[in-house]
Amino acid sequence: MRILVVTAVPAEAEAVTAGAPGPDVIAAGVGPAAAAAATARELTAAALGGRPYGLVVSAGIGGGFAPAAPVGSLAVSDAIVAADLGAETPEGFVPVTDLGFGLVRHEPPASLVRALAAATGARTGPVLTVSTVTGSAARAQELAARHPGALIEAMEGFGVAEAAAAQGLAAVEIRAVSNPVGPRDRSAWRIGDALKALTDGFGKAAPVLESWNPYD
Ligand SMILES: O=C(O)c1cccc(C(=O)CC[C@H]2O[C@@H](n3cnc4c(=O)[nH]cnc43)[C@H](O)[C@@H]2O)c1
Repeated sequence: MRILVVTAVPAEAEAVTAGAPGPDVIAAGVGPAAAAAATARELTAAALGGRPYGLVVSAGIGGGFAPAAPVGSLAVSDAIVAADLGAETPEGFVPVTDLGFGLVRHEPPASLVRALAAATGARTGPVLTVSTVTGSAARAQELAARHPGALIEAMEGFGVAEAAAAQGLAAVEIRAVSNPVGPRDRSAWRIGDALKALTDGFGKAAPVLESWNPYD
């Protein structure tokens, strides 16, 4: 089965390939729209070429919610959530689904999530997709309260999962934590550590991804 891994930037793509040379890996750009567009393009081209993909992985670095996801740790999504897709109202944030539109959540196959966590030692939990990086404690608390158990905040997963779902494919997100979610502090970023954790994680995840059977 062919696997497509979608990262945002080339450094993440190189970190994934260093650990797992098998899957095809692309750097789609930052944000959910770029991620969705590039994922849809790759999946469609592969299907039209008669070599369709069977599984899509959103991968990269991300912010970790404390204390569950410390810097340098790895997380596997049990849900991929569009955390800011909705409307602000006097009563607070309302997701688009409550307004009668679309989706705000994709759930990867539970057996795949379990197997990836067992192989890599990663934590599992919701991974949030946002269009604005959190920069305050208040915003971090608001997101954590709205999404109990949230581990990670990043910017691409929901776009990747939407494109995969449009072609009937499962998607899962694998993120290594580069910074805490909270007040902006560029000195707290540990991008090198996170990219290394991503390489190590994909080294262990590769056999699980490559042997996964969507029909099991
Ligand atoms: O300028 C800042 O304060 C800032 C803080 C964290 C990340 C950024 C980025 O622009 C990186 C976006 C890029 O990296 C992923 N990422 C990494 N950490 C986070 C985060 O805490 N929240 C959201 N996204 C994050 C993201 O998936 C993008 O690909 C700037």
